Amino acid sequence: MAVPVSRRRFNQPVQKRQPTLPATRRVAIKKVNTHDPAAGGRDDLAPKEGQVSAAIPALGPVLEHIDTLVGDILSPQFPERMQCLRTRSHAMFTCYPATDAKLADADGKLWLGPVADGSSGKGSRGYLRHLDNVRAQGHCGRILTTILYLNEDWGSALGGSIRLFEVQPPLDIRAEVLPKANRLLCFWSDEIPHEVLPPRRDRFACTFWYLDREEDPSSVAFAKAPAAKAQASSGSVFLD
Ligand SMILES: O=C(O)CCC(=O)C(=O)O
Ligand SMILES: [Fe+2]
Repeated sequence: MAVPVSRRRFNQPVQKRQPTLPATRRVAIKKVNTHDPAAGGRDDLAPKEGQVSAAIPALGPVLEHIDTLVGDILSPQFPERMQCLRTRSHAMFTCYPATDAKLADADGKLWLGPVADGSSGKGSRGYLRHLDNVRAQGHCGRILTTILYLNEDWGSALGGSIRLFEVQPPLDIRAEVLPKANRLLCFWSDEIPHEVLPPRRDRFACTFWYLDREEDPSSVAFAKAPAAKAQASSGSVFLD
């Protein structure tokens, strides 16, 4: 589901905060193309889940808005699936660097398919189709993927869409969503195959996951979780 977020609520904080990130952090983030297969297995470059937002308290109000959206709007619509939510990962920032012009075809159009030839070239080739939680390989706790895009003035000519596929084979394309600033995208982590198409300009996003596992250093309690609310309203947590 793509959830449009009011520009009025999110524009200002995001625009104001980006320049206040410490310079070293910004450089590091720009280099982090967290899951780009082109990084040649350099998984050590990826921030661990939650590593980044823990260092950026200014993100707090944005995350609170999104918690409200998930807890108050989505949870009542999907009570069974959301019942198990306990925590939210800290945010993970990603930058997919602008794709090298070599990936343009003869007409100069950006080549938007998955990279099959392993050719070298600077920039990101996107992120090939995957699930964020492959239960068959061990449930990692991710239930709902939530991505906030941070790219002002982004149009289709810049590529970089996230492509969402149908759940069942033959995995037809279901939607392509451009990473426009203040757009919030939510989908089931274990259900929706998706891929990131190569961007023509550096592409920034802030990703976090709602989890069914308990709090640990990579996550915070999700106060608006349906289960947490039920407990609080029953008052049982206060009675011994
Ligand atoms: O940035 C995006 O649109 C999606 C990134 C992604 O699929 C991931 O980090 O797992
Ligand atoms: Fe993903």
